Amino acid sequence: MHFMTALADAWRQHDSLLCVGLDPDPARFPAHLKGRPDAILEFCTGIVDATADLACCFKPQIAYFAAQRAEAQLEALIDHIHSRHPAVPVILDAKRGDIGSTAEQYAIEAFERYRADAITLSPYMGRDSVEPYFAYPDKGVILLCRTSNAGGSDLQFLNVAGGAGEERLFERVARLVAEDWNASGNCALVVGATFPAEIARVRELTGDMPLLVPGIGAQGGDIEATVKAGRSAAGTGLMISSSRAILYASQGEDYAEAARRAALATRDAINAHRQG
Ligand SMILES: O=c1ccn([C@@H]2O[C@H](COP(=O)(O)O)[C@@H](O)[C@H]2O)c(=O)[nH]1
Repeated sequence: MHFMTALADAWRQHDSLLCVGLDPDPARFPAHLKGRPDAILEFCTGIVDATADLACCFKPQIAYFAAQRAEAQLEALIDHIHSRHPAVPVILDAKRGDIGSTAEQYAIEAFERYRADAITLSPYMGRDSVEPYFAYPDKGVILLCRTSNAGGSDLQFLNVAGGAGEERLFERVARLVAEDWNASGNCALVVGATFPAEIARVRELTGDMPLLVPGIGAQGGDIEATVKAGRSAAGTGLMISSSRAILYASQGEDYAEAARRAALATRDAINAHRQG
């Protein structure tokens, strides 16, 4: 199934714009999991099973698995999501970006090895660096636009218009993706919840294109401002991502139940502002 269709189905079926981020940090695991060779898989499947019906997508961040030599556990986790929770698409947060020949290998890694439904990419090496991912017509391609970190402004806020005009780099990225790269309708953009004014600007430039929005929860982004700035005309259009605030809601044996409570509260806080 096409990523955009799966996402639209999950928005509707689960009445949710919440993306549950999977950033497993063994130092924060409950004591009963510490030291187990399969701790990352066990921890993450616990979170996934407790939150799947509340989520529109899952977003494993590859660095947390690779740093622990746990790529096999990432493969097993994504297999688990596809077999137990087939209605919830998986975004591999990898932020890749390289020349075409190398990008072909990254695309194989994401879509054939890990079987992700979508991947995050940096747009800064240009169209030919993204094309190998478009060879997988059902997969989602999610490009960094206005990231949630303060340092994102160093480059993303540069005026790239030339002359007397004004166009900031993140606006150029949004326009380029919406008007050119998205010919097959499989693109989305990353815009941080920490910058609601920029979410609104990106929404203005991109019509109903889905936006992946990290930065609520641990990074302090405001849910109401985020939803009001980014919702589409239909009250969807967003994958609002939270990782640490859900994963580590409790560090005890009840971590999965606590994650469910946090996910439910977040989903409902988002839903309170979807229409209006
Ligand atoms: O601009 C960006 C792009 C990606 N991220 C990723 O999202 C999560 C955020 O985790 P929290 O614990 O909810 O803060 C993490 O995987 C980042 O790599 C981002 O934060 N900002």
